[in-house]
Amino acid sequence: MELDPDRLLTAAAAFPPPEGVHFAYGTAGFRADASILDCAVFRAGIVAALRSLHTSSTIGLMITASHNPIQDNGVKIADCNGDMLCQDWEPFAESLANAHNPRDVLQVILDFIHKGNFFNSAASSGRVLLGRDTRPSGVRLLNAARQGVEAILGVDAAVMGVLTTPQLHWMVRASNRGHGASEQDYYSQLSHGFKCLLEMKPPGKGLITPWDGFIVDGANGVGASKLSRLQGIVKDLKLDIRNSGGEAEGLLNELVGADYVQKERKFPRHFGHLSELAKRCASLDGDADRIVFFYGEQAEGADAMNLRLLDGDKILTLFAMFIQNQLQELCSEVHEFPAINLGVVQTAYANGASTRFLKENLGIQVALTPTGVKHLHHKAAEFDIGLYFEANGHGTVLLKEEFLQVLRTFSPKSGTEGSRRSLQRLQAISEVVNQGIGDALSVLLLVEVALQYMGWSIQDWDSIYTDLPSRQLKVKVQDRTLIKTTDAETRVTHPLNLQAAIDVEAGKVSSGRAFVRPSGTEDVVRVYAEAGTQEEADSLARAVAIHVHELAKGVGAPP
Ligand SMILES: CC(=O)N[C@H]1[C@@H](OP(=O)(O)O)O[C@H](CO)[C@@H](O)[C@@H]1O
Ligand SMILES: [Mg+2]
Repeated sequence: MELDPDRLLTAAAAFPPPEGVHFAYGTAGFRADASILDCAVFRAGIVAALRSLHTSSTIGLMITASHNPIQDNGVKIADCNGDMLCQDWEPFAESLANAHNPRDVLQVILDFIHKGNFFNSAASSGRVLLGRDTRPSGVRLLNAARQGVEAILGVDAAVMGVLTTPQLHWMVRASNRGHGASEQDYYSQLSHGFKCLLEMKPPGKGLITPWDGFIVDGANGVGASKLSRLQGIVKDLKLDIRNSGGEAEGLLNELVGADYVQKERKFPRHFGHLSELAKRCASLDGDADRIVFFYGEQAEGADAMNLRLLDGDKILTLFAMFIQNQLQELCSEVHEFPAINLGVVQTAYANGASTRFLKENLGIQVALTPTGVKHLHHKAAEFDIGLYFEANGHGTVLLKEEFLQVLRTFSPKSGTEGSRRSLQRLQAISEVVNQGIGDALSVLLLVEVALQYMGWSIQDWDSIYTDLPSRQLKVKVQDRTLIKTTDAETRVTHPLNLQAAIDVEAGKVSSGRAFVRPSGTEDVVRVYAEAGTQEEADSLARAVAIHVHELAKGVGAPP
């Protein structure tokens, strides 16, 4: 590769940094009020371009702030396998975003290049795919990203336009594998896998009551229109899509979307009719990489509905059962089939009841990682089949390339038609799931398939285990980075004495569990508590929040 300093300096001069702002590479890239992001996005374009040269592959850059309000925006980079940017590059991305002027930008790049033997391995040409969600600021920021990419000699910026985040990740992965990588290819692959799975459903299986699809909350974001395109191709999917972002429907993420439903435990807007709420409902987030499911249950003696939430933990459990059933059918009959290592990955936010069910009822190994998809994804990739979900509905299923190869080439000597089918089903699952990152559209399809195979209503699915009551709180402190954690964020090491205080509080309630950690996306310390009753979970969360406030220099009045 060759760096053209003048080209870079001229391009960088058009994107001066905002005064007094420090950008941190958070859980998923840079996020801020859209008005101050141009410079950081331009520079993220440079990072993506260099990453493309370094890996000799196509890289992705997405303009979105996911579930955040419409005035915010952000930028995330998709790496060559379609997953999140390699973590070793995050400090570079952060230094570059915070460089004071064009000369510093050049210097940060030169230092990075020299340190990493970049010149020895880098290609001379590269390509970055650029996508954005529906935020009004997206057009301007995508242009800034394009200019950042093009500031690096030899790298092409391919503007893919409005996409969901997972679609962009999927395209990067497909393109680097030499597969068709257009948006149409994405719909074709998902719908093909879905159709095969439904066709291979064992006879007699299926919902007992007439199946009436899903009512889907599109969060007034990009997911709604993409889902309706998918619906046009997948004929067997009946959807009633609301909050599609039309003028009359409201603002992106305002009182709608997966984050709102999961955190507030409230029905999104335009889900008003009591009779409808008993049906199967789902909610996407603003960039459609998360999904949660829900339905309404008549509250006792009241003319109202309680929201019953089926979060990422329930989706994970459903998928684990479905896949385990396929493996069991296969292995019980085809004895020569190699042993398969199936594992699931959760974070400390996973409801304890889900973890217990997965371990004790299903006998599946459960790994725990820190919060953030980048951590879960890498852990899940260690298994032949690895499933991961955050409680907030972000997750997917990963099938190792070697395992897929076995599925493609294995020819069973024994076994029935059913076990042969299981082989094909596992292949079809790999077409439906997005192996780059969690994808609301593909999760919706796989949930439909799994429910049909189980013959379950949403209520049946909900009843596989009962969530332990939980509570989440936020505490403002002077400097949240002073909170240090260990053991996948389940224990605090600093400030001293805080962990001992949490242990004492957790011991006062039945089945008590609590932990605290600094948020990677907001300036708060998050508190999570779980216990045998809601009152106990609430009181445990509050007691822990008070300790955090006291021992970690809380701001304002104690909680
Ligand atoms: C408790 C919670 O929901 N945390 C979210 C949130 O991270 P924090 O680091 O907790 O702010 O945003 C992340 C990015 O979307 C997501 O991966 C994560 O699960
Ligand atoms: Mg999102």
